Amino acid sequence: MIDDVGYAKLNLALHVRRRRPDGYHDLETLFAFCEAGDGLSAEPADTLGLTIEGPFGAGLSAGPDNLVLRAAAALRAAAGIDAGAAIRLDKRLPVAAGIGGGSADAAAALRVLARLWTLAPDAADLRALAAGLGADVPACLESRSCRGEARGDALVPVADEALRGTPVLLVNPRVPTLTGPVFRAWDGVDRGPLATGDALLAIARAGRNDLEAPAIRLEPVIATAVAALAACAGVVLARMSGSGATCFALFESSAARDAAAATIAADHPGWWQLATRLR
Ligand SMILES: C[C@](O)(CO)[C@H](O)COP(=O)(O)OP(=O)(O)OC[C@H]1O[C@@H](n2ccc(N)nc2=O)[C@H](O)[C@@H]1O
Ligand SMILES: Nc1ncnc2c1ncn2[C@@H]1O[C@H](COP(=O)(O)OP(=O)(O)OP(=O)(O)O)[C@@H](O)[C@H]1O
Repeated sequence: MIDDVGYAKLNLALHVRRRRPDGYHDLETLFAFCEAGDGLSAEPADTLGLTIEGPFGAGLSAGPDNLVLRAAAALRAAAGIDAGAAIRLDKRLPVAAGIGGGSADAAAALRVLARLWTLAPDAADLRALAAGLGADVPACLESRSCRGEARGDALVPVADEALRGTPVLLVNPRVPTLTGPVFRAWDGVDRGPLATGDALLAIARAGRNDLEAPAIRLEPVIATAVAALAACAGVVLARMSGSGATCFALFESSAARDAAAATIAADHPGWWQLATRLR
């Protein structure tokens, strides 16, 4: 059996620059990834099949529309093979939550199945396959901090040592937000580029998530979640990720993160939360 993790993705900053003729938007984003995520494993089998379990597995289709099976089909087609696999997805991340979810699962499926089927795809070919599955999938394939430009799929490597191991808390007020409608609610105002350079935390802190305001217009509770995180002691950065509704905070220490987690759990017992670190 081969297993891997669909690591939770964060957008430490996300600047939306312009709407494109193809319906997408040009972005400048700083991606980071958490140590935790969805579990994904595969064993040899005659046909391709997907079993879903885990706290967020209920209600998620295990049919050909699932991004795991779309990734498997794309990899098989590109390799010109008809191999099978019994794939198991342990869905631990909320769905439609701005933290990769399906994109992280698709990327993990590409990594796992390339190993199971002993394919040695060219890295560029795998990245192109990933981009065809979704704008976030190439970044999730790397699952390392990087800058994303164009649709978010043109990746620029960054020196991420300073971020690695940073304690992080994710909270989701349990409202699903769909990415397309949040982009469509963006006001069209270009608020300027994301800074460049190696001081990633300073760049993130000086940046913004331009999807936060439109997501809050659609789901006002997101403002409560960002404010609850920002009010905690030891917070370095508190913001919404992606198109929401998950919000995250980076902390000075794991003790500060754990204290924040306890406070938020007491104040908002219905919210999902995850205490982890950046990888
Ligand atoms: C918001 C982010 O999560 C930030 O990392 C991503 O940009 C979204 O990535 P994703 O979920 O992989 O997005 P896709 O599945 O490719 O696109 C879903 C929908 O989001 C909108 N979309 C996505 C990415 C982008 N750069 N511009 C867009 O306008 C489009 O309406 C698209 O139809
Ligand atoms: N394996 C999967 N996990 C989660 N969602 C999936 C999966 N496969 C297909 N989907 C569909 O993809 C949609 C988006 O879910 P996902 O969790 O990827 O969103 P997201 O967290 O907003 O992602 P992103 O941060 O990349 O925008 C959902 O409506 C869901 O039905």
